[in-house]
Amino acid sequence: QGCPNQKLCASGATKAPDPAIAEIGEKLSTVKHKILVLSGKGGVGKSTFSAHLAHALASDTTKEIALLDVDICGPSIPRIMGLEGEQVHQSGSGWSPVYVDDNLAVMSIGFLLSSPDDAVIWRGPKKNGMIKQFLRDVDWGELDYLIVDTPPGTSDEHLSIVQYLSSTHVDGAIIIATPQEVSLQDVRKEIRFCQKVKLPIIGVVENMSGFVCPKCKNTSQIFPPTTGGAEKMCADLKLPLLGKVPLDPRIARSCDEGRSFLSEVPDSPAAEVYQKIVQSEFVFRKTHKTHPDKHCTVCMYKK
Ligand SMILES: Nc1ncnc2c1ncn2[C@@H]1O[C@H](COP(=O)(O)OP(=O)(O)OP(=O)(O)O)[C@@H](O)[C@H]1O
Ligand code: SF4
Repeated sequence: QGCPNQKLCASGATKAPDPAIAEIGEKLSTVKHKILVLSGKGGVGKSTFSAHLAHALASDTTKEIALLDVDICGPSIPRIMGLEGEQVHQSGSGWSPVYVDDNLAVMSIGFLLSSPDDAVIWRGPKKNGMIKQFLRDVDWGELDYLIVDTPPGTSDEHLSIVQYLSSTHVDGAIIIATPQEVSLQDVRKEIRFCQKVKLPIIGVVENMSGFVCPKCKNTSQIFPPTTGGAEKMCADLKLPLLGKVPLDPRIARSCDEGRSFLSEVPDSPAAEVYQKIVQSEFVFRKTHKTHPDKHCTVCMYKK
C-alpha cells in the first residue's frame, strides 16, 4: 500500500495510490457536505466550534449530521458532546458511531480508550491508519453534513485527511483564529496549507473576540487585536470572515459539562453568532450554485 501523503510528501515518493482512497470515496458518496475545521494554534476553540456547528446543524431534525474527531493525541470531542465513557460497537456494516441525538452521530478515538486520561503516543503512520479506519470503516450511513475536527497546525493528520478525501467532494475548511497576532501568524500558515493542497476555504471565525459582560452587556477587548485581527487578515486575503464569537465563560462551562451552549443560553451574543455562521454556510452553498463552472475567487471553490 502506498503512503497516503505521497503527493504532498517532500521525499517525492511515487508509490501506487492507496486503494483505501477509492474505498473512502465510495463510502462517503452518501455524505452530501464535508467540512473540515482547522486552526493554526491549539486551544483557540476549534473543538468547541466544531461541536457547536454540529449542534446548530442538527437543530434541523430533518438533517443527518456527524462529527468526526481526528485529533488522535488530544481528543476533546467526547467530553464536549457529553459522551465520555461511551464505547463504539462493531456491527456487520462497520463501527457504529455514538449518537448524541437521533440525527447527530459522533466518532472519536476517545471512544476506543479505556480511560480519558490514557495517552495516545503514536507516530504518523499509525495515526494515518486510524484516520483511514474512521473514514472507511465507520457506518456513517446517509449524511447531510460530516464535520471533521482536526488537531492544531498542519501535521500528519491534516495531510492524511486531505489525501484520504481526495476522491470525494469536500466543501472546504473553516479556520478558527483568535485576535492576537501570534495566533493569526499561524492562521496564515494554515491558509497557505489549504491553498497548497487545494482545499477550499469556506471562511474564518474569530473566536474569543471580545468579552460581552453578562451583567452590563459592555464589550471589553481581552485580547486587543494589535494588527487588525481576523477582520483585516480576511480583507487582505479576500477570505470571508464568518463571524466573531465573543468570550463567554458559560461556553467553557457548558463544554466541560458536555452540554450544548446553544440550547443552554440561546439568546446570548455568542449563540447568536454561531447561528449566523451556520446560516452563512448556507449562503456559501448558494454562491456555488450560481457559478459552478468557474473558480470562485472568494471561497476558492474550483470545479
Ligand atoms: N468563545 C469562548 N468563550 C469562552 N471559552 C471558550 C470559548 N471558545 C473556547 N473556549 C474554551 O477554551 C478552551 C479551549 O477550547 P477548545 O478545546 O475548543 O480548543 P481547541 O482549539 O480545539 O484546542 P486543541 O485543538 O488544542 O485541543 C475550552 O475550555 C473551551 O471551553
Ligand atoms: S463589564 Fe466589568 S465592570 Fe462592568 S459589570 Fe461587567 S464585570 Fe462588572
